[in-house]
Amino acid sequence: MAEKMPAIMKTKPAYGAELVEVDVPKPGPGEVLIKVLATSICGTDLHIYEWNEWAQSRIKPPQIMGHEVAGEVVEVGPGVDTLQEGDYISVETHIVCGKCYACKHNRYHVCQNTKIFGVDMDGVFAEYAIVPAQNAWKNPKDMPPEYASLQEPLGNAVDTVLAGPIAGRSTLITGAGPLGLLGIAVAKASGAYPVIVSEPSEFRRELAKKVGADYVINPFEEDPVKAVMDITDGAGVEVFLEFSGAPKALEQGLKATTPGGRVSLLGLFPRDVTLDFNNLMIFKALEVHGITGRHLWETWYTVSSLIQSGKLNLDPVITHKYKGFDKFEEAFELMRAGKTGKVVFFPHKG
Ligand SMILES: NC(=O)C1=CN([C@@H]2O[C@H](COP(=O)(O)OP(=O)(O)OC[C@H]3O[C@@H](n4cnc5c(N)ncnc54)[C@H](O)[C@@H]3O)[C@@H](O)[C@H]2O)C=CC1
Ligand SMILES: CC(=O)[C@H](N)C(=O)O
Ligand SMILES: [Zn+2]
Ligand SMILES: [Zn+2]
Repeated sequence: MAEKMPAIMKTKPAYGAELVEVDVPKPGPGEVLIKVLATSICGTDLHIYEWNEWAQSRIKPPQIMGHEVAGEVVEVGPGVDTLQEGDYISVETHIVCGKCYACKHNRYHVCQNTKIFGVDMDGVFAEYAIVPAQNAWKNPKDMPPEYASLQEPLGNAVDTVLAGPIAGRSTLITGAGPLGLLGIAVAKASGAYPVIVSEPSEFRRELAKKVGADYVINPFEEDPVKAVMDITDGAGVEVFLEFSGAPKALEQGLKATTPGGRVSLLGLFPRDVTLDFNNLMIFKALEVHGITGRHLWETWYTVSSLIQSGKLNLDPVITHKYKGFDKFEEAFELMRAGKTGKVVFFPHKG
């Protein structure tokens, strides 16, 4: 194995990142070294690349970026007995404490001391990476690495879509970014019908249709609430899944939800949101779920089974694949322009 490797690093507290040569790391106690087979860009990586306010408050350069990954264990650190060389793994990004009130109530996804892999420490945009053994998820050998790398964001989509009954239910999804597209795939694989998608980007509406959306709406050209009422004969949808983080989408989605329906909120809003809670939520007796992270570890079992079922239409979601990291700036700029679904790097060119 080489002594040095290329890595995409946030080298400075400023816009962008650099492709640098760094030492291949050694695993410490409780860690393993993986050969990275595939790694995908998350919206959070884009925030770090753009160096927005959240990133400035959280990231300590210099740091290797990336946290969505599939890789092969090539070296096991001291004290690790759950993994061995050759294991094919992906990584849960939330490193939880196991000691806080939330963890003691099996609510690991909201651990109050969560550290995030690839956010609070070096990540996986490299040929090799160090992974905490406690956060490794073992993959079936025949799972394509690009699918295996998507399991972490698929976990967000699964927890959003499957927070309540979905089979046969009319469903509205607002936002067809990478996560919303994964949400469409999970909803269709789980029997939702019709799946109605509201998304202003024509490129992403087309992707939404390819993934399986039954109807797509441009909320900047037509009233999505009226469109949903027309489709549902005036009833509204049983399930509203918010994947955009746009305050207007939230309000429209609540208006389009049938009284007594279910709402799952994953999108993160840029600022506080003012809402007519009485009429849009309380008098409609809506069931509302805040979604974050993934339930550990049941969501990983659900995601892996859904992928292995062959019912998840993931190929249209993966719009860009790159061998090596040479064109990483192109990848980030395309993603920034909203001209991608999921972007996957295969670090090893051989
Ligand atoms: N709660 C959690 O644990 C997590 C939440 N997130 C959040 O989930 C959301 C989705 O993530 P990505 O797909 O990566 O984000 P993204 O920003 O790529 O996609 C959001 C989509 O919403 C669309 N949109 C904007 N205004 C809209 C409107 N009025 N109506 C309908 N669609 C509208 C945009 O065109 C875009 O395609 C983001 O807000 C992200 O911050 C991401 C990861 C974890
Ligand atoms: C911070 C992240 O982007 C991560 N995907 C998560 O689920 O928390
Ligand atoms: Zn992420
Ligand atoms: Zn905890």
